[in-house]
Amino acid sequence: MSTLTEQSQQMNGVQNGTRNIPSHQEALSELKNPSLLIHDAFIDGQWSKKGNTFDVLDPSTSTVLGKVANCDLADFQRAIDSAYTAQQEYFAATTATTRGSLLRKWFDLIIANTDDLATILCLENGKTYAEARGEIVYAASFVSWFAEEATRAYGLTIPSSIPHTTLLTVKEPIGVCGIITPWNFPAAMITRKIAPALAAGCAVVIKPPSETPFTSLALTKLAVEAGLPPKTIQVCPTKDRQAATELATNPLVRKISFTGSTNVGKMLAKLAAGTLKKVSLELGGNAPFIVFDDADLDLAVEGAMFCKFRCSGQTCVCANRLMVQKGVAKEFTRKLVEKVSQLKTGPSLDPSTTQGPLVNRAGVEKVKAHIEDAISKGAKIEVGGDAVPGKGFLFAPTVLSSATSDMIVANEETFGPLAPIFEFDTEADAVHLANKTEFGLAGYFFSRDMGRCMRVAQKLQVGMVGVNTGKISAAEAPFGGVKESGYGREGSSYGLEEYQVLKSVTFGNQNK
Ligand SMILES: NC(=O)c1ccc[n+]([C@@H]2O[C@H](COP(=O)([O-])OP(=O)(O)OC[C@H]3O[C@@H](n4cnc5c(N)ncnc54)[C@H](O)[C@@H]3O)[C@@H](O)[C@H]2O)c1
Ligand SMILES: O=CCCC(=O)O
Repeated sequence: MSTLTEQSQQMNGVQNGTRNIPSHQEALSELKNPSLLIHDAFIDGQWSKKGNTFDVLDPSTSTVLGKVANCDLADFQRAIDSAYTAQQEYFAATTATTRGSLLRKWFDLIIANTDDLATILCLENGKTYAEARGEIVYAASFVSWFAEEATRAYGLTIPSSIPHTTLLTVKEPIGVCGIITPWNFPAAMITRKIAPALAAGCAVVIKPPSETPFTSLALTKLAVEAGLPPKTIQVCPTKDRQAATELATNPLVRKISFTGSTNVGKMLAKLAAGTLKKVSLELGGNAPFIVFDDADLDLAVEGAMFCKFRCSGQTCVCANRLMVQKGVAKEFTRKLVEKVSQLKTGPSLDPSTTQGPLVNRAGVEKVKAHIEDAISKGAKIEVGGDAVPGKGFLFAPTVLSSATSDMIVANEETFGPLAPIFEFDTEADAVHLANKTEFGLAGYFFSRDMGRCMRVAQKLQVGMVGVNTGKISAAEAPFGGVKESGYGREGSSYGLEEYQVLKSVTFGNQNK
C-alpha cells in the first residue's frame, strides 16, 4: 500500500514543489464542465435561485468560495410535495431494470466528470485533490452497486396455512425520503443514501451540509442528465436548521436517513417518531484501534496512518483511541511518529499536501481542546500538537503518548488529526477499555494469533471490525453501528431494504 504522501503525489502526477498552487478562483475557472458549479436549489425539477444566500468557505484559506441558495420552510414543503407526486409516477413508470440502467448512466457520468467533481469537492471540504478523486470513485461505487441491487429485490412465496390461498411478499419503495448528510464526505454520503433510494423507486429530498453543498448539486445535475426524473431528486441547501427539520416532521416523508453527530441524530429520531417514519442513523464513533504484542507492527502503523489521518482525521470510522499493549508501545510509538513526521499539512490544491485543512474553525478548536485537556492530565506530545499558523484551518498531525481514560480523547470523538496512545496489559483489559464507550461504530485490532482474532472480533461492541487492516469501507460492506452510533445499514445487499417496505399479498384460490 502506498503512503498518503505517495498517493497524493501519484494522483496529481507531480513531485513536491514543481507546480504552482492555483487559487480557488483559478481552479474553478479551469473546470472542464463549468456548468457543474451550481449555486441554486433544485426544487420541483427546476434550478431555483434564492434572494437569500449563504457563504461557503474554502477551508484552505477561510475565504468565500461561493454563495448558495438558503432554502426556507416553504422551499422544503414545496420540495416534499413535488417529490411525493413524482415518486408515485416514477415507481409506476419504471421497472427495476430501468431504474438500474438509469443509475448505471449516472455512474458513467460521475466517472466521466471525476476531475471537476474532485476539484469542487476538495475546494469546499479541504481534503487533498488526490483524496477528493478517491472519494468521487468511492461515491460512484455506491451508484453502480445499487444499479445492480435494484434488480435483486426478491420477494418470497410462503406456504400458506390458510386453506385455498397463496401467500407471497413484494418489496415496495417506502416513498419520499429525507436525506441529511455531513460535510466530511460531500459525495459519498449522498450517493450511499440516494442510490439505494432511487433504485428502490423512492424520491428524495436532500438537505446537503451547509459547509459542502456544491458537490451534491453537481451530482444532482449529472443524475438528471443521466435521465433520472428531475422531480425524484430535490436539493434544498440551507443554514436554517429549523426549516430542515421539516424533513423529520412532514407526514409525506416516510423515511429519514441521517449521517452526522449523535445529538442531532437523536433529535431527528425523536421528531420522526411523531409520524413513525422509518429512520437510519449513522452517527458518531469512538473507534478503538488495538495493537497486540504479537502484531505485525509495520502493518499496524500502516493501518493507523490510513484510518487515523484519512480526511485529516475527520471520518466517523476514524481510529480515535490507539490502544497498544505495553510490550510494544515504545516501538509502535516510534514507528508511528516517524511516519506522522513525514505528513505535510497545506492547502488542499497543493500537490505536496497530504493533510488538508479541517473543515472549519470549530474543528480546529475541538482538536486543540482535546490536546490541552490530555496534557493537563499527563499526556506527552510526541509530534505535532498545535494549529498551523495562517488563514486556513490547518492542524499539525499529532501523536500523544501516555493517554488515560479520564481524558476527553478517551470519551469523545476528536474528528481531527490527533492520535492518542493508550497502553494496556492484557487482552481482557483491551476489550474492556475498547467497549467502555457509549459509541459502537468501528473497531480495529492487529494480532497474528488466529484464536485471538476470532475472540476479539466477537467481543468488540461495534458494527464494523477491521482485523489487521485499517480499511473497512466499500460499497459491498454493510456500513453502520450499534449502541449510540446509530442503527440501519448502508451499502451492501442490506442497504436497499432501508428504502423499502415489505408487503405480503394473500391470494384466494378461485378454483376451490
Ligand atoms: N458520522 C459522521 O460521519 C459525522 C459527520 C460529521 C460530523 N460528525 C460529528 O459531529 C460533530 C459536529 O459536526 P457537525 O456540526 O457538522 O454535525 P451535525 O450533526 O451538526 O451535522 C450533520 C448534518 O446535519 C445537519 N443538521 C444539523 N442540525 C440539524 C437540525 N436541527 N435539523 C436538520 N439538520 C440538521 C447539518 O447541517 C449537516 O447537514 C463532529 O465533530 C463529529 O464528531 C460525524
Ligand atoms: O465518515 C463517514 C463515512 C466514512 C466511510 O464511508 O468510510
